[in-house]
Amino acid sequence: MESTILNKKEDRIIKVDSPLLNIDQLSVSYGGDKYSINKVSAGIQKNKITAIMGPSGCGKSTLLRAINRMHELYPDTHHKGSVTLDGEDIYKINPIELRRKIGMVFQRPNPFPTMSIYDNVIAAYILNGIKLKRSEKDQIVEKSLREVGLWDETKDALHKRGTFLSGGQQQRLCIARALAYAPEVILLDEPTSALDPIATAKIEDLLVELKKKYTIVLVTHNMAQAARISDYSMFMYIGELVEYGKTKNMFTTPKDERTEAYLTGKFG
Ligand SMILES: Nc1ncnc2c1ncn2[C@@H]1O[C@H](COP(=O)(O)OP(=O)(O)OP(=O)(O)O)[C@@H](O)[C@H]1O
Repeated sequence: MESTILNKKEDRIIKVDSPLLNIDQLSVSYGGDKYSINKVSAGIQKNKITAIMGPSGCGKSTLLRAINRMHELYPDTHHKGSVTLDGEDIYKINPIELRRKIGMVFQRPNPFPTMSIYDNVIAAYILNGIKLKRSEKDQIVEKSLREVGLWDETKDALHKRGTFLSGGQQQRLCIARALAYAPEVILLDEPTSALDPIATAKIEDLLVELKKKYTIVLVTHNMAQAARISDYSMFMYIGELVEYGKTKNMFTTPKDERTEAYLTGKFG
């Protein structure tokens, strides 16, 4: 698509005072000299929902993964630029420790199929060999399931497998699994794209509730969802962060023709 830049980059990318996460000139490659995201700079506000939007393949998931170094799980990746959390360079933090501070929820609800609901919630502790007393485990399981509104539905079935739950309940279980590790940030990669509208609405309400305690970054293909629940939105196009601002402003007065074309459905 032909694009005309309406405003200088500085005018299209909001400056955030004291961001919790600061992404500076971040480029990520899965191998060689082709970069899937290019020189992305953005500050992410604490206790807000920030949505990342853009057409397929524009680098949304890559940007999300680079925030907790999940992209490093693919061979041959490298990056340029930096990301800080509370001023600390995330690339100097042990990745296991980092993922404790920055949890992730994926597109398809993926409870561990052989584990009970109870063990799924504390899976990060089990998998990382962190020993907890029974009472501590009970407390974490109840607190996390209550936070995602799943306690009443599951308290009498904690030792059943997580996969016996509905799709929406499974996704809430996966969010509980992320919360159990007491993160500061939760990254979600299209968490409702496999869910029906009722389950989607429950997750959206939950995210709005959770932002009081956590900072949320959400990749979504669903513009209506970004408009409904996010405070800030990013629009990416072919690896570039084209526009970043308050969601309300971006949806009413986009500053770049490419953002406007995307938001009005001219391409997707
Ligand atoms: N594991 C990988 N190895 C090599 N290239 C990859 C890998 N993952 C993503 N890419 C490439 O990086 C670019 C960005 O992909 P990414 O998945 O981040 O985009 P996206 O906006 O999240 O797409 P979608 O909306 O389709 O999920 C694409 O060109 C993609 O082919």
